[in-house]
Parts: sequence; structure tokens; C-alpha cells
Amino acid sequence: MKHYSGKFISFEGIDGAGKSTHIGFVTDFIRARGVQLVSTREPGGTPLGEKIRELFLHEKMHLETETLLVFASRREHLAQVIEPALARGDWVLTDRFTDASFAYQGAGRGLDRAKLETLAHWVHADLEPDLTFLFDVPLEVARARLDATRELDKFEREQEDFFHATRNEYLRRAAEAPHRFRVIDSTRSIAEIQQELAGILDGLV
Ligand SMILES: Nc1ncnc2c1ncn2[C@@H]1O[C@H](COP(=O)(O)OP(=O)(O)O)[C@@H](O)[C@H]1O
Ligand SMILES: Cc1cn([C@H]2C[C@H](O)[C@@H](COP(=O)(O)OP(=O)(O)O)O2)c(=O)[nH]c1=O
Repeated sequence: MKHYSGKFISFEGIDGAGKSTHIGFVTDFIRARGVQLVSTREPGGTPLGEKIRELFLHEKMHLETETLLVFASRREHLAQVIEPALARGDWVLTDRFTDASFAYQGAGRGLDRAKLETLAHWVHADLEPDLTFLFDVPLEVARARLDATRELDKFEREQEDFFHATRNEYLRRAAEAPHRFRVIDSTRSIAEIQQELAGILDGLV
């Protein structure tokens, strides 16, 4: 594994868990400590990646095409944004990374995990997040939050079974890699969650 002085932090969770709500808070918290930080997202994060994101979120396609596209976007993201930032000593916060592919394309859609392992090894054999926040809520809570707020994309319109599988895969990966995952009980209020996040970040910055 490559080691950088800056931290590489990913944010994960099923749609509606509250991930986007907390990324802004964490960004401000870290910047307030004088740290240079790049905040980015997947799929996307580069001009090409944003074009891939549009296709990925809105076109129907074969599961393997979808998976290859998201890893293509990730490859570009690593080359253009993530690795240069870490090499400069900046911190990188990303709204989703490879855990999302295991959760959504793997457990949700049913792609063989071995294929995902192969792609992850190909695209970033020597890099993984130092810290992954997994915002975890039961499905019903996530759904209720989404229904109240916005138009749903292709993934957000998926059925219950899909999100159960997705959530369970995230939790399985968190149990498998406790050194980098922090599972955040996101049924609590935003203020309570932010208090916990601040405590974790205090030990880091
Ligand atoms: N802890 C919380 N309690 C109540 N509502 C929340 C909480 N976290 C997020 N929300 C609301 O739920 C909706 C979805 O949150 P969002 O951060 O967009 O989720 P995600 O990025 O995980 O899909 C938003 O309207 C947000 O304000
Ligand atoms: C990174 C990634 C995202 N996704 C999905 C999860 C989300 O439903 C969607 C977009 O993620 P996200 O940016 O979290 O959407 P929003 O900002 O609308 O909450 O892409 C995958 O299926 N696989 C992946 O590897």
C-alpha cells in the first residue's frame, strides 16, 4: 500500500442514509484546522468521469458494462485528482469509492464478487481509503427521507431487496475491514451524528 501524509477518506451508505448531509460538515471541520483538502465524488470527479456518471445513472445497460464504466471513471479519478492531491500532501474526501461497487453492482445487482476484486486490484492495488464512514440506517428510514426530498435516479428507484442486499454488503465489508471503517448509526439526529464525527476527526487532524 502507498502511504501519503494526507488522509484519504470515503463516505458510503445506501441512498438516503445522510451521506451528502455530512460531507459538508466534515469538509468544513477539517478545513477549519488548516488542512488542504479536495472534496470529490464517484462516479465522477473529473470532466470525463462526470460524463460517465450521466450514462451510469440514467441509461439502461448490461451489468458488466455498468461495472466497467464505474471503474473507468474511478481510474481517471485516481489519475487526475486523487493521487495528485495525496502526493501534494492534501487530504481527499470522496463521496463513494470502491465499496459502493461491491454493495451496488455486487450485492445489489448480483455481479460475482471475484470480478469486482479483479477490477479493484487492477485500478488501485496499492491504495485504499484510510478511513471510510459508513452511514447506516434501516431501509425504511432511508426511503422515507428520499421520498420526502427528491426525484429518484435509476439506483434510487430500485426495490427493497436491492437495498437490503446493498446495506448488508456494506456492513459485511465494514466487519471485514474494521481498521478503516467507522459505522455511523444514522437513525440519530444530524446534531448527534455530527458530534460523533467531530470526535472521530479530532483524533485524526
Ligand atoms: N440524521 C438525519 N435525520 C433526519 N433527516 C436526515 C438525517 N440525515 C439526512 N437527513 C435528510 O434526509 C435526506 C437525504 O439525505 P442525504 O444526505 O441527501 O442522503 P444521501 O446522500 O445518503 O443519499 C435529506 O433531505 C436530509 O436532509
Ligand atoms: C460509486 C458508485 C455509485 N453507485 C451508485 C450509488 C448511487 O445510487 C449512485 C450515485 O451516488 P450518489 O452520488 O451518492 O448519488 P446522490 O448524490 O444522488 O445521493 O451511484 C454505484 O452503483 N456503484 C458505484 O461504484
